[in-house]
Amino acid sequence: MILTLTPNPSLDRALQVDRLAVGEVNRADASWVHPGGKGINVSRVLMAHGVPTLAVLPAGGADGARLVELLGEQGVPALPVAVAGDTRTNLTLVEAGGTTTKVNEPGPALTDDEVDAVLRVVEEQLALRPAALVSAGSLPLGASECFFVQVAGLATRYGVPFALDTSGLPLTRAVRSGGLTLVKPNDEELAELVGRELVTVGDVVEAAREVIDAGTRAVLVSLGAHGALLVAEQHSWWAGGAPLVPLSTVGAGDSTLAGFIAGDGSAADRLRRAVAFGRAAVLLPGTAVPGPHQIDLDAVRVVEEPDHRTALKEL
Ligand SMILES: Nc1ncnc2c1ncn2[C@@H]1O[C@H](COP(=O)(O)OP(=O)(O)OP(=O)(O)O)[C@@H](O)[C@H]1O
Ligand SMILES: O=P(O)(O)OC[C@@]1(O)O[C@H](CO)[C@@H](O)[C@@H]1O
Repeated sequence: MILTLTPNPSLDRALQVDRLAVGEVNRADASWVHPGGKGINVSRVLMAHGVPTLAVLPAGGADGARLVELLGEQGVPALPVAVAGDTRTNLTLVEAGGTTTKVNEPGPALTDDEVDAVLRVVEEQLALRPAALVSAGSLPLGASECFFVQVAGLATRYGVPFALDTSGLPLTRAVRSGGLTLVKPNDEELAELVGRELVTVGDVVEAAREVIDAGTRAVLVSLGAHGALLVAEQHSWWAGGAPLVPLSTVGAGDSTLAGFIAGDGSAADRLRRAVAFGRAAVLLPGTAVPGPHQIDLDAVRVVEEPDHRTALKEL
């Protein structure tokens, strides 16, 4: 079983407009509501592929109840931790052609007791030795920026591999503290982490190796339309395919991470699956997640030890 932790979940509402006119009244052609938040999306993808999972999340207010209800309707096992604040709603505006504009609420502020309650539930589940723990997304107000350092400490205590997908200071703190099995930044998040621009494959590999040297086993860097790079201590791989016209890119990174975690195989096989899952996700509306029949492994090419001089834009 794969345990996921989403500290700041959301109800994801997506509206499709032909062309977004800022400062005008826009009329939507279609709308969707999905249970959201990065760890929850990972659980949703895993479930769609028959991989047992359990999603831990704080939930509060009417939207929190609706989120839990939606997870139930989709058959995604969840352990909500009741909080007093209202779970947030995040809005996505998708234009014809795929341009996506997202507005995320900060979410409710959690009290110290509520943060402790979330960590307690995670620890109880880790004690049952799941195959892995995935924690992803932003932190709610009230949680310390060292929250993921604490989570990594718990995972280490119970010997459970820990994959992290977050950004900003919480990512920096967790990476510096170490004890991570996998980190999944996109190229911008990795650039922010190392404090310099990443232009070539070599730049990304070098940045990822800094992360590895600080105590992470491997780094999976998603590159949007340019695929993804997997960097381990000694080797690196790139995988990608022909660019797609996205219907919604929301959650593509979460599908990528779920694809990587969803099964075994060589590093190259897992990277191919990760990229195929990400590609499938961008062809779906809102935060819809791909099922097995939507995954096209043959459309993905894997290159072992890609040329460090290649510009990311040319991949
Ligand atoms: N335009 C595109 N064409 C083909 N594949 C795409 C495109 N955009 C995204 N992908 C696929 O989705 C994966 C994840 O995309 P991206 O790097 O944008 O994730 P992310 O920034 O973590 O996204 P999010 O945080 O919204 O989940 C890519 O590695 C790639 O496989
Ligand atoms: O605000 P965060 O926690 O960084 O990201 C939240 C979010 O944008 O991430 C998911 C897509 O990856 C969405 O389901 C959700 O709305």
